[in-house]
Amino acid sequence: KRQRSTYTHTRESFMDVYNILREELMKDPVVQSHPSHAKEWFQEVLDYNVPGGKLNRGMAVYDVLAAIKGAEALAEADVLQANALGWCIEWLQAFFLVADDIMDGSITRRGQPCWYKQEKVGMIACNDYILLECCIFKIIKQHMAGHPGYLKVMELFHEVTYQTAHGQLLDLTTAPQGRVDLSKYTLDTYMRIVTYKTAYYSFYLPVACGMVLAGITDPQAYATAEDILLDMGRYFQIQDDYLDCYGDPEVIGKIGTDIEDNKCSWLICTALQHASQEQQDIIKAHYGASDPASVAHIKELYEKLDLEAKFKAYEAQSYATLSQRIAEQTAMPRLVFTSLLDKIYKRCK
Ligand SMILES: O=C(O)c1ccc2cccc(-c3cccc4ccccc34)c2n1
Repeated sequence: KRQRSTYTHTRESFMDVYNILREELMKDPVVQSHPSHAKEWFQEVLDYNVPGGKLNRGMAVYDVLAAIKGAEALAEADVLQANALGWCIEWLQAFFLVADDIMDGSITRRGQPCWYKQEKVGMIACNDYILLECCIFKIIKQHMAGHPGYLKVMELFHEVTYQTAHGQLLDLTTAPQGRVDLSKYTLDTYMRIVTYKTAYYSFYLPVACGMVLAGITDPQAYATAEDILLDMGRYFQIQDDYLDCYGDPEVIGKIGTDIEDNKCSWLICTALQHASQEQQDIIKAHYGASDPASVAHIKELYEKLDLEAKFKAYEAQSYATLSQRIAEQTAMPRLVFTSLLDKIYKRCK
């Protein structure tokens, strides 16, 4: 009797689902009736921008659904639907990254030139990121039609897109390119930027997708999940800011440039909160300047303010609070939250 292949959730099997979704999108009548150069362009927009990240957000949906069901692995019928929603999160991220790279004037993304930096692309990328967003709702229609959670998933992706765009609005108006008004760099504003720009789509969205597929409808369950996951997302980004300055470039795979880039990071906001007037003058003179001497002055100031210890204290406090909130909540199996927390806590990259 032929051995039924059981599904194992790996990057490879997740990538198999990307190929299914891409073929479905290419089969769309509008795309099919395009002249070949336009068909090829659309396919390249997808292949260049959607896969290529770590795929953790997209792959998390399957794990959440399995954890809620208390199953080691999902039934065949659930696998494609869970991974299709997971890919919608990767499409959403691709949409934001193509757009953000234009707004930020970035050069490279995921180790290759940003899409808009391609000779043939330029501002056509503005139309391409719109197409990337539209794919999300094509995929949802294809894989969620008939599911009781179809409307909830539709609302979820619209809501998270709205929240993420507000996070980008806040980031762009707080830290505009060039010299910044450091008085805007407060921890409160920083926390709002991180919550709306990163935490909602990176942490709340994968879990909420898994909850919808598991048939959870209780609004309180979503509120509890949101509360815990936004805290986890803020912790993840603060860690990211810390690693940008104190991480090992070999391990992280890139050299941090937040200081040169004027980034509104947890480090600079915390430094400003504790800096004397004289130290604030040093920050004004050297933050956002790309010459190594300026970067050295800022890092020296970070040492004096003992930001590493402040981060470690925040990290310990954050982990303790999150662990307690996860233990106390009864909305979902703890594994839903602990599997994510264990992946990000004390990470080095
Ligand atoms: O850019 C990425 O995806 C990335 C980069 C670095 C990381 C370091 C540790 C853990 C994750 C990670 C693992 C699993 C699920 C996740 C969900 C949301 C965010 C991060 C997740 C991670 N993710």
